[in-house]
Amino acid sequence: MNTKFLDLLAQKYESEEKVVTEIINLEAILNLPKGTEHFVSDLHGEFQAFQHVLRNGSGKVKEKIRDIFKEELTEQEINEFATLVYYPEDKLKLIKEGFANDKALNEWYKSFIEKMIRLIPYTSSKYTRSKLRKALPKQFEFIIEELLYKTDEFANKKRYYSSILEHIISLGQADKLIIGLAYTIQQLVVDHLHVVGDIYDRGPEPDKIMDTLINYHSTDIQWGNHDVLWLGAYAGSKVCLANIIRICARYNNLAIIEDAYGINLRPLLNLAEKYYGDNPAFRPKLQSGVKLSDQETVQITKIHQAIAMIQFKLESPIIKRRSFFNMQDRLLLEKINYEKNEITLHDKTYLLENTCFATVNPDQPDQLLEEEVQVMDKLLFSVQHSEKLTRHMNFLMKKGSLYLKYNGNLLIHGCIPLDGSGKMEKMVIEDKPYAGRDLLDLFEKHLRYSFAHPEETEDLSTDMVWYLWTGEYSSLFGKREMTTFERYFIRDKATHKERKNPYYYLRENEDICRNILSEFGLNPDHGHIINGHTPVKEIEGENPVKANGKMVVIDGGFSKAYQSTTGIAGYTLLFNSFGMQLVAHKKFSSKEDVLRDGTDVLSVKRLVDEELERKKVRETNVGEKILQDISILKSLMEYRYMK
Ligand SMILES: O=P(O)(O)OC[C@H]1O[C@](O)(COP(=O)(O)O)[C@@H](O)[C@@H]1O
Ligand SMILES: [Mn+2]
Repeated sequence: MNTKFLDLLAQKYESEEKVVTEIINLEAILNLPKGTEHFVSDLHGEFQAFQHVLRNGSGKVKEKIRDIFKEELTEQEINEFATLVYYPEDKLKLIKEGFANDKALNEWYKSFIEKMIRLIPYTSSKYTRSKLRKALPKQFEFIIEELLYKTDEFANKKRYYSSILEHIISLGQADKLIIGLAYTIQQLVVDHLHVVGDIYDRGPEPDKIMDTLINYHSTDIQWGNHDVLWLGAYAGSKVCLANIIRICARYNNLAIIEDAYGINLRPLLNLAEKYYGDNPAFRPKLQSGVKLSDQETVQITKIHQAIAMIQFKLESPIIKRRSFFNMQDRLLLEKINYEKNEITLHDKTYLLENTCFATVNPDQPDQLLEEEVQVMDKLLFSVQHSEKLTRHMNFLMKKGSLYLKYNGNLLIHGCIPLDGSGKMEKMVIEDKPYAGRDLLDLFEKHLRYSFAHPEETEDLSTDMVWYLWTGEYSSLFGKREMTTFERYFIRDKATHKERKNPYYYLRENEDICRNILSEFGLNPDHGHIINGHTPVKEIEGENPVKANGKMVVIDGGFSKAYQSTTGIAGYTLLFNSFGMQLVAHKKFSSKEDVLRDGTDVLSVKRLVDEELERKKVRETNVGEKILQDISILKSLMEYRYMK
């Protein structure tokens, strides 16, 4: 090994004892059971439902409480305890209201803090002391450690411990301590979170999800098609930008653009007011219980049309300059007969309804009006200069990737494009064919390039980001074409259908899944593919576990807009040292309901896979890295101290 490198390392481990201690410490970690991985996907802006799943660890928090306290507490008390761990600030307020005097409250504090302290060793039994210390609330670290490691065999310290607790209470610190311990427990129960794509679009609060992920102790993201659309917009793709605004208008979420990210929509609104009126095809979809005034509805309807028409115009030059995208069929504005208000698609002519072509010049339908050009320039400027969006997009890039190999599994939002016979589909990009892993790696390279060069708006990489949103060989879209135009303007539902890539039926087949795992260099005997993207229709009896357990689809739809077709509110997956468990979540009503009733909205667990032997850190990604570290430290030991 390079001696310069070892000399440098020796500055950190400057004595023999330090090297030895670190090697022993790392060896010990390798033999601990692996931590719990938590998989979620398709959050679609549903922050409330997401944070609930995160706080309850898909049921793990309550399970741990039950394990320890089932003999002492009733089910009702266990529920209360769990709710306190999920939402400590709110629940404490409610509990305190129920006490008649301070004495009773102080008794409760004492006994409850003791219970929390009892729970911690159990939830941290898989971790080293140092990892536990990192999870403790900083201001109480010393005190909690004293309480955790108390050994009062000789009863000498009994008074000491109870005096610590009494002081915490009398000094008015009990609430803070309980809140700190609650977050410690949440953190200990789940070691690592995977978000298998689609944080953005359809729901109201993707920005809050991003803030939560940024503050989360350990996470990675596999980009979904909607996330890539936002990344594309930020990276300079105007067509991606038009799309995100169109989707926000369609789902009545323009507040995300304006209020959350501070992007000024006034220029777009002015344009919309000038050219568009009310139009039933463009009215916003509202979540149940939401009401808008007529004036608001019309205003959003106008913006929706303005931005949709800009989007359709912007698609056309990209399709023309990238003939290998093979999207000539999507040059729809050119296929319209503007006099008759008709369009001919695949030799069939359809009447167009609810049209809004006031800004379209039939001789040059993809030409933007000067006003439209200016609106898009201003919007792009605002997007790229939003401080909050910059923070969120940088995080999405830093923690994200198109696919991830993690502890033997392949995590991917959409699909691996396949042909009907199960072979990896080839896409020819600039005269070179790519398929499978190579294709995905190339997509990711373009996305990263585009993101690094936000000033380039029409280069290949930026166009490729849009392709990832909508192209037939995109691993994120997974359909042959996106029929947005048809859904707005053509009544015949047959034209709305988006044909799925054969992957979506072939993934039921074990050999296909094994083949994909091998393509990505994973062991097909042990690995699984974890997918999001397509809602699993539990209502129709669809099983999220496919291909003899090799494939797990965890999109059950956090997205409220899809819950009536799925019948549930999402799947999540847990993977701990004993194996994998799938959790189905029932519809999440509100945090207030949970606080009041203490009941959780998750249900059945299905065992996906059971480890014959408890899986250790040694067999994980982290373990691999630790083994490398140990080998380097051993080299240092030989080079420096064993001569
Ligand atoms: O009905 P909406 O919300 O406009 O969205 C429909 C579009 O969203 C997509 O389903 C993609 O979004 P998902 O990743 O959430 O499935 C497209 O296939 C489709 O054209
Ligand atoms: Mn998706």
